[in-house]
Amino acid sequence: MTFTLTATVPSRGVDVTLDVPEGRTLALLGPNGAGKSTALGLAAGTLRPHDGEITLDGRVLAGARAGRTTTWVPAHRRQVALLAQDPMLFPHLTVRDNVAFGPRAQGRSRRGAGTAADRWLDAIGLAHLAERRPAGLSGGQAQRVAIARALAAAPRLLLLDEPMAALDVDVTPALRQTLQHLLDDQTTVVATHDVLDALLLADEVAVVDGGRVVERGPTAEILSRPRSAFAASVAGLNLLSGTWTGDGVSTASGAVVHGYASHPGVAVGAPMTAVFRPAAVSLHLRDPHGSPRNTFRGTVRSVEPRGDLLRVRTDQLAADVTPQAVAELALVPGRTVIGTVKAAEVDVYPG
Ligand SMILES: Nc1ncnc2c1ncn2[C@@H]1O[C@H](COP(=O)(O)OP(=O)(O)OP(=O)(O)O)[C@@H](O)[C@H]1O
Repeated sequence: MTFTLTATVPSRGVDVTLDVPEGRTLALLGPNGAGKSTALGLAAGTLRPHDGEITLDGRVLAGARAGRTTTWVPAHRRQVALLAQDPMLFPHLTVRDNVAFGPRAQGRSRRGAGTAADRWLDAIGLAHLAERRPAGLSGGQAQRVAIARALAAAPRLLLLDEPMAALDVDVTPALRQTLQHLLDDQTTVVATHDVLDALLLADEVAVVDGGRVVERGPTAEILSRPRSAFAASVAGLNLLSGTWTGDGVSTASGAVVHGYASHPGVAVGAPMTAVFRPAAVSLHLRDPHGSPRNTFRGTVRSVEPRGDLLRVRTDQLAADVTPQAVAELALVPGRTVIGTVKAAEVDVYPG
């Protein structure tokens, strides 16, 4: 086991146990205030446990008993990188020098660090912005550079705190898929309240609620058979499997779903899955002609309350819509309805 954490922070009502095997990604999935950032702070060394022990590759990073610290490795000696929502790039350095910062700090020559930075900028698709300063980047670009900067320092453990939270919905699928590639062999913990992050980035999920891990297991298992209230409330994504046509996923029902797929070299005919959330679906009685959206004609099967919204299930998908929309469209079981979803809201991934 590469990373283990057992810690309490009574002042925050947090008492968590986590472990991540080498090269794997664990998602901490939970609502606001659940304790996810606290767990990351404990791992990064910005917060001390009251009780417990934190280890990385068998080395104790922090230990405490009844409020007394027994072992403490400071943050900069942990080989742990924490990436927060705010990319916090150095404003006076170019993009390349930001990324080269970690290797330089570790003693690499200027040239060696620059070469490493160029490799990472290539991996995140921003080699052409190497000479820019952070003020000239979009939010999504800045977040990519922050990821490259974190990885260039070759951390033993990468911690991501809500990596998509501050970004526009239009850029999150692209960033998520970049992360998917980059995290392949990287031991990572990603804190998120977004089930798509868990589904697409993580091998395993720990559902955190009220400062405790309430559920833990392989991502697919947790999301298909959720036992905790939070996992159940966020599960239920639309997953449409089919084959890759070159610009969309062709499903068994004959629909072609367009979405964001950055996987290079996917062969036409390869199995692919399109994922989108019920809240991204709008329902109509007539085809909204001329709109660049995916459309799905179906029959309403059920209508159930879902918080302030209603979840309408058709034979093809689930949509979360307002009670007013359900009333206006007179959505009752048996009615034919057209669901639409923007391609920008659809993630497409292999499998
Ligand atoms: N700096 C702080 N000082 C004291 N209490 C804090 C501090 N930060 C968070 N808390 C409290 O600790 C608990 C856990 O918060 P934490 O930020 O870890 O949750 P989270 O799951 O990361 O939530 P979010 O998604 O909103 O960031 C909450 O009750 C919160 O109010």
